[in-house]
Amino acid sequence: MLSIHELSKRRGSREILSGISFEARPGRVTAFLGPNGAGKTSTLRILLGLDSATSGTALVDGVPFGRLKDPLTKVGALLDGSGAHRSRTARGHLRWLAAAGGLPPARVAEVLEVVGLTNDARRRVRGYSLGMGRRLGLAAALLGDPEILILDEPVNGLDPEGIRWMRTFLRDRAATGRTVLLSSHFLGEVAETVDDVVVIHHGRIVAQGTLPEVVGEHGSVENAYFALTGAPQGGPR
Ligand SMILES: Nc1ncnc2c1ncn2[C@@H]1O[C@H](COP(=O)(O)OP(=O)(O)OP(=O)(O)O)[C@@H](O)[C@H]1O
Repeated sequence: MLSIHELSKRRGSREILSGISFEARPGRVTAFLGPNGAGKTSTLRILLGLDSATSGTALVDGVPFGRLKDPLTKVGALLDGSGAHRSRTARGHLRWLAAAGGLPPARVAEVLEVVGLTNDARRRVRGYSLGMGRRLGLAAALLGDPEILILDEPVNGLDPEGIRWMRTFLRDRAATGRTVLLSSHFLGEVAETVDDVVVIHHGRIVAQGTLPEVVGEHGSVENAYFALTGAPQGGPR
């Protein structure tokens, strides 16, 4: 379970997160939606202990990420890019991560298989496409077979087959009782994949609930999103 409570973050004179609260629960896929600059990545970074909050709490099963006893088996995260040095092979990168995290080397072949990179595992990451890099980042997040996945824009760069694969993969994770929190700009995709929705706008939560609750009378996630964020349809803000 991920619990964010009254989280605020100030950068200089700007408050980029203002008292946000929400939860991502086991057995459910939760989408974190909002326009560019709304505060999604900032929130996820605080959850993962990569940044600090000005006030409030962001807890993983009741404790801050930094105090987790076994973080790799508790939380897997995918933020920007693959996380691998360009001169490394995917296999080399994952082996290094597994060794650093005290995980069995056999996990490397398993996660490469899960994300569909087995045949490209010995290639250097510099030759990877954007989508292959995302798959490698996901493989790294899965090394510890974590209870919780935190994914920033997981379908970014994936082709249609990859998007469909990701949808099934995330649904399967939730079906086994795991927690999935993802940020996304792909509203149609969200409608097909998630159980719960949290919408953030200018650093404030403007809606949260189950997918049907948030869609409400708007008819679609897309309509609800535009109504809640005031973003003009058909162009950037
Ligand atoms: N390192 C930083 N220094 C200063 N301001 C930052 C920094 N990182 C983010 N911000 C600001 O914080 C706000 C929230 O940014 P954040 O990246 O969390 O938004 P986001 O919702 O993830 O956006 P996107 O959809 O574009 O990824 C923005 O106004 C951004 O300019």
